[in-house]
Amino acid sequence: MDKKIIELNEKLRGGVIMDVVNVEQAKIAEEAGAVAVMALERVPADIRKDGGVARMSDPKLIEEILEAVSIPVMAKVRIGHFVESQILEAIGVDYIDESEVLTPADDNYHIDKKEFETPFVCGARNLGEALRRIGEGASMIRTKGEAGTGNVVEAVRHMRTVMSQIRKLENMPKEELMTAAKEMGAPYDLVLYVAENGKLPVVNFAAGGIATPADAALMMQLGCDGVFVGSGIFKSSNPEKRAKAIVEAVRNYDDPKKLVEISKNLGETMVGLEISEIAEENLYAKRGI
Ligand SMILES: O=C(CO)[C@H](O)[C@H](O)COP(=O)(O)O
Repeated sequence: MDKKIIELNEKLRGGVIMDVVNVEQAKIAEEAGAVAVMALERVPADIRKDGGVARMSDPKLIEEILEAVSIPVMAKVRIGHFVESQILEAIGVDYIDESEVLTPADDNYHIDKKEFETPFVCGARNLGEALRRIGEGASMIRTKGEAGTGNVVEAVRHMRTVMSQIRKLENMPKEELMTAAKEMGAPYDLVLYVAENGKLPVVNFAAGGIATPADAALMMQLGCDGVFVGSGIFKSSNPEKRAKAIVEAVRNYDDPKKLVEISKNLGETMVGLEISEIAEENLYAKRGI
């Protein structure tokens, strides 16, 4: 991986990346201590509520956000939409998210991310999916969770799945790794890397449904390198306060006494959704596997 991308990933490690839909939210995120912002047209809870096709944001809005904040700016493209990616690269964003939260543009193929100089982040529910995305050139993985639900259960499921699959590979005799790669649908060289190093070759953030400081700390204790939060902040009653609290919770994720203070008086948490109440075709995590 390019040295500049490795340095950027190290700056992001241990931090919170916040979804924002306008300059005002981007400033709230920066002020709260976010390590980066993710520009998108609507937060996932609104995409879920409004329906319709969700696309890359208006380039003008992304340029305004780039102007307004000094932290890295990421922006989302639809799965397989390499032209939206060309546009984001031309704008000069710091990271491109090929995201299942937007409506997929291609049912079968992800973007060939190696064609781009801008680094990509992609979602994954399990290790095979993560290694396929890295094989295509992703520089960062985020476990998908179920975005826009305010329900952390899928984020937990996906992080536990990835971590336990990593542990399994670490303990596997070398002669079994090719079959493991075949079964996971993952490139053998990346399976070998995980078996030898006990981790992914890129940073792995948690995303989708994180709504409270405790949720963020939970994901950190489960082994992620940082978190993405969108709806959980901007669909709560006090985004400024909650954004700061989630940043503090990630910094102090293993200190329950500090988490007590951090979690107090934050106002109303976003109303969450039971995953079983969502129709199968509306589950974002199932897109682009
Ligand atoms: O793909 C993403 C990362 O930017 C999502 O927007 C993220 O998962 C946010 O989800 P939520 O709104 O549930 O916090």
